[in-house]
Amino acid sequence: MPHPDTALDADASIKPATEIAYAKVNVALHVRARRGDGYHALESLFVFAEDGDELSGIATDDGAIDLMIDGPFGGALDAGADNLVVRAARALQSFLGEQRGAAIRLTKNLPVASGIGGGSADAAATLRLLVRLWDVRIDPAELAGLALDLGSDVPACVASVTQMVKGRGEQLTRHAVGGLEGLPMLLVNPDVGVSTAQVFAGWDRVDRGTLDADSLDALCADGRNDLEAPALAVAPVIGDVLALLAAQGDVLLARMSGSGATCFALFRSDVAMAMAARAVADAHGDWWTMETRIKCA
Ligand SMILES: C[C@@](CO)(OP(=O)(O)O)[C@H](O)COP(=O)(O)OP(=O)(O)OC[C@H]1O[C@@H](n2ccc(N)nc2=O)[C@H](O)[C@@H]1O
Ligand SMILES: Nc1ncnc2c1ncn2[C@@H]1O[C@H](COP(=O)(O)OP(=O)(O)O)[C@@H](O)[C@H]1O
Repeated sequence: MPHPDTALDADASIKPATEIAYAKVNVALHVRARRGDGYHALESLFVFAEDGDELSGIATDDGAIDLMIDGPFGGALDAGADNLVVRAARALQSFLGEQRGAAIRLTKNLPVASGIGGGSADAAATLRLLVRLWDVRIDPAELAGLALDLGSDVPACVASVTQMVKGRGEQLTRHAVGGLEGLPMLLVNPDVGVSTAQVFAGWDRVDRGTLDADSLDALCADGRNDLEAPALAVAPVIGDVLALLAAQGDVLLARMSGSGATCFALFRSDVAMAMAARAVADAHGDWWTMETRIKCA
C-alpha cells in the first residue's frame, strides 16, 4: 500500500495535503460534577499552540486507510486500527459511505497521554485532512457528533481555536480573552504518561466553583486545574515541574494542562520563555519542552 512518500516517488505530480494537529492546552479546567454516565461535567478554557503533530496524506482508490508514523514520539504508538488517526478516518469513511481510502503519514512531535490532547488533535486533523482530500461536504453538527464519538476533546480540536468548553467536551463557544492569543507559551513534560481515566477517578468530587474567563487576570488569579491534585498523586514529579516554571522570570501563569503530566507557562516575552526553556533543560535534560505561542484564530 502506498505511503505518501512512495506514492510521490511514483508520481511527482501528487502533492500530499497537510494539516497540523495543534497541541491543546487547558488554561483553566474546573471539574464541576461527576455525571451519571461516568464522564465529568467540565468548564475549561481551551487554547491551542501554534505547533503540534504533523499529518500529510494522499487519497487512494482502494478504500484502505494506510498509516505510517515517524517523529520523536512515533515509537510510542502503534499504527493499527486503534490509532486515533485510523479510527477517525474509518469513522468518516463509514459516515460518508466513501469508497476511497488514504495513505497518511503522522509525524508525532507531541508526547503521548500527556494532557495536551495529542491523540485528540490527531483525530481532528485527520477529519480536516480527509474532508479536503476526498473533497466532500459534511454538516458541521454531524462532524461534531462524529468527533465526540472519538473522544471528549476531539470536537474542540476540529476548530483548534480558543474556546470555552463545557459538558463532557461537546458544548463549545468561541471565547476571546484580551491579551491571551499570541502569548509565548512553554510546554514541559517530565517524561511521564498519565491515564486520563485514572486522574479523573482521583478527583475528590468537591465542586470548587465556576470559571471566570472574562480576562487574563481572572484566568490567572482565580482559574484552576482541578485535576492537578489527583494527577500529582499519580505523578508527584508534576509538582517539581510547576515549581520550576513558577520560579522563572516574567512568568504570567504556570499550570498543568488537562489530566497532565504536561505543564505550561505563559510569558510576557519570547526572551523570558527562551531563558525558562534553557533553565528547564539545564536542570532536567530528560524533560520534554516545546517553545511555542498561543495560536490566534
Ligand atoms: C482531561 C481533558 C481536558 O481537556 O484532556 P486530556 O488530559 O485528555 O488532554 C479531557 O477532558 C479528556 O478528554 P479525552 O482525552 O478526549 O477523553 P476521553 O477519551 O473522552 O475519555 C477518557 C476517559 O476520561 C474520563 N473523562 C473524560 C472526559 C470527561 N469530561 N470526563 C471524564 O471522566 C473518562 O473516564 C473517560 O473514559
Ligand atoms: N495518534 C495518537 N496519538 C496519541 N495517542 C494516541 C493516538 N492514537 C491512539 N492514542 C492513544 O490515546 C491515548 C490518549 O493519548 P493523548 O491524546 O496523547 O492523551 P492526552 O489527551 O492526555 O494528551 C493514549 O493512551 C494513546 O495510546
